[in-house]
Amino acid sequence: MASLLLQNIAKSYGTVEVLKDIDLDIEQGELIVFVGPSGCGKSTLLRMIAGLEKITGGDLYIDGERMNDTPPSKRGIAMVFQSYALYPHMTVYDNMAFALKVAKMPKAEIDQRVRNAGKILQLTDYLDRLPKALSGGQRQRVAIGRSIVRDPKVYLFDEPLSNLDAALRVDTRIEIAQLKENMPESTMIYVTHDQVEAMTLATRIVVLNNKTHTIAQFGTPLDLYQRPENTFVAQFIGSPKMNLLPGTISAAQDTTTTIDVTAGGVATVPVSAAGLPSGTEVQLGVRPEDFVVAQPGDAVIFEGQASYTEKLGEVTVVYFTPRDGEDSVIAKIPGIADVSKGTQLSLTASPDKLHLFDASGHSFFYK
Ligand SMILES: Nc1ncnc2c1ncn2[C@@H]1O[C@H](COP(=O)(O)OP(=O)(O)OP(=O)(O)O)[C@@H](O)[C@H]1O
Repeated sequence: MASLLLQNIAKSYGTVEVLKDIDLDIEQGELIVFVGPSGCGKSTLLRMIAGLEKITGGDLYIDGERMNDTPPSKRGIAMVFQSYALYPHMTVYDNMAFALKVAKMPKAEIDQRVRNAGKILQLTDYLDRLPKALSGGQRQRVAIGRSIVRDPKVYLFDEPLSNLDAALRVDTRIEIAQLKENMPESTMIYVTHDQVEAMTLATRIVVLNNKTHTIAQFGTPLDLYQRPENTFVAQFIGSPKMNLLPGTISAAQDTTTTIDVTAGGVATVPVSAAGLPSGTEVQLGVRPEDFVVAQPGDAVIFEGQASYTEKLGEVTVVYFTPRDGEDSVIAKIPGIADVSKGTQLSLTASPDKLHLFDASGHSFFYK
């Protein structure tokens, strides 16, 4: 059970910079998720914490002790990989007991630890089975069990669900959430590609930016969704991604800022752009799910003709013809909307759902 502190951690392979300026203060009992585009360095950061990858700059502390040069086996961490590689000829019990036997732990203690892990992971009825007689999700749980019996300070998970099919992923995700609830003191770090996994499992999420090689934001799932610090996070968290509508400031009041949207339309955002002159270029952020069809009298933020629609039953996703050099604007309208290709729609959104970014992509909320 441990806290982790990463100070100014950097990683490069020769002259190729992969990560820099990584500062993280992780409290005991947290489940931290690393997300980011492919190649942003999620696994590399996890492997540096594990000691499987050399740290090229900065300091790593586990429970206050500097660990940069400590071998993996002495760091008190356990890592669960996506390929769980169980010993096929050993029972579930023996798979979990194996490392403890090698470490010459007394038999009674091994038995107590294995049965306890079996209970936590709901594997009690399967302890005598061979891996081939288990489902993929159950096998992954045995792999997690091998970590639990070692009672590590920190659990590291590298995409543990990515080998499972979609339905099993959902079940196993819920099991991991329950596992964490059963082990509230344990500190866990989890790498995933899957946003839903990140949003549902994490106490806090680290979003890594593959262009700057730095942390784009470190915060709670809802913080990242409701108050993204920059357009990178705004468009990475949420699906379909947040619309960014170019515009200019028409009035910067004390607590609100009014924007003329370049495509037509106007929006008043409850953030201050104090001191910025009219005409300053900004980007208005609206999530597809926050757009609503405007009623007479509403301030219209965006107006356009549907170029494509997807009727998914619970929502209708409407794509609008993109303007030159811009992405298609997307709106998610609840239910089965009476919209098809060519339908003209006027959209608005509640002011408290709007986001405002400067031309370089920083949110005004944090200014
Ligand atoms: N041994 C190596 N030598 C040179 N570059 C490497 C090496 N290992 C990784 N990299 C580079 O470091 C970057 C980060 O890789 P990493 O696997 O950590 O990314 P990731 O975010 O986990 O990606 P993915 O989501 O695709 O698994 C990538 O650009 C990769 O090409």
